[in-house]
Amino acid sequence: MRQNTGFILWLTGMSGAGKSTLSRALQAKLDGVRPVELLDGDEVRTWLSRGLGFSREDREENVRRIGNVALLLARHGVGVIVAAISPYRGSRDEVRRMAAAKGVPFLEVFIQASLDALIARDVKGLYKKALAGEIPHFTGVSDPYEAPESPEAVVRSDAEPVDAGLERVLEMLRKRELLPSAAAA
Ligand SMILES: Nc1ncnc2c1ncn2[C@@H]1O[C@H](COP(=O)(O)OS(=O)(=O)O)[C@@H](OP(=O)(O)O)[C@H]1O
Ligand SMILES: Nc1ncnc2c1ncn2[C@@H]1O[C@H](COP(=O)(O)OP(=O)(O)O)[C@@H](O)[C@H]1O
Repeated sequence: MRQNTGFILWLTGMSGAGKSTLSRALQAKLDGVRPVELLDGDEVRTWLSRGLGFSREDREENVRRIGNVALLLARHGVGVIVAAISPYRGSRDEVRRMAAAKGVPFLEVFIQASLDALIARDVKGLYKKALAGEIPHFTGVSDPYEAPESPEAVVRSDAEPVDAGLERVLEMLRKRELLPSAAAA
């Protein structure tokens, strides 16, 4: 197993799609099995990206900062899970290129759910506000989300239970020998 190989597992998707839920479940599975760290957009915005807003420029800067920290960690053998909307394909591809240049595996996971499902779910009540015009530039409502064109994995959080998506991502890591085959079953 390439247990000394770090990687970046990049979860992208709209607000409420299930990035945090899946990333925490993944972290729990990997913890104690291999070095792992989680960078969640919501949380990163309280320190590394404090002060950044949601303009295209600020989102791109946020993704660039997260990507750089993820790469630093991954180069030292950490399996880094990123959970960030990261709505622009170009920004995600930029991190992918940076990772490739350093020989770090970059695995993009699209956490997909229909806008209708997200509005019905509305975990944080943000869609209600965004639809009422109270949150400008809200992803999927009044701001773009560019879906990945060829992600390494897709999780349909509106059509499959958390455990199914979790297992698919774990299996992808096992196949790439980034997780031992017996672990995290
Ligand atoms: N305008 C707008 N659009 C989208 N999301 C918004 C917005 N304003 C605040 N929020 C909250 O910020 C969280 C997303 O932060 P990210 O750092 O992941 O966003 S980004 O990658 O820079 O686009 C996001 O968290 P998640 O719901 O966990 O995705 C929201 O809670
Ligand atoms: N298959 C699934 N994968 C992930 N989350 C799911 C799934 N099905 C339902 N959910 C629910 O959707 C919500 C997603 O919220 P969250 O993980 O905070 O999303 P995000 O981090 O993308 O904003 C949670 O309440 C979670 O329980």
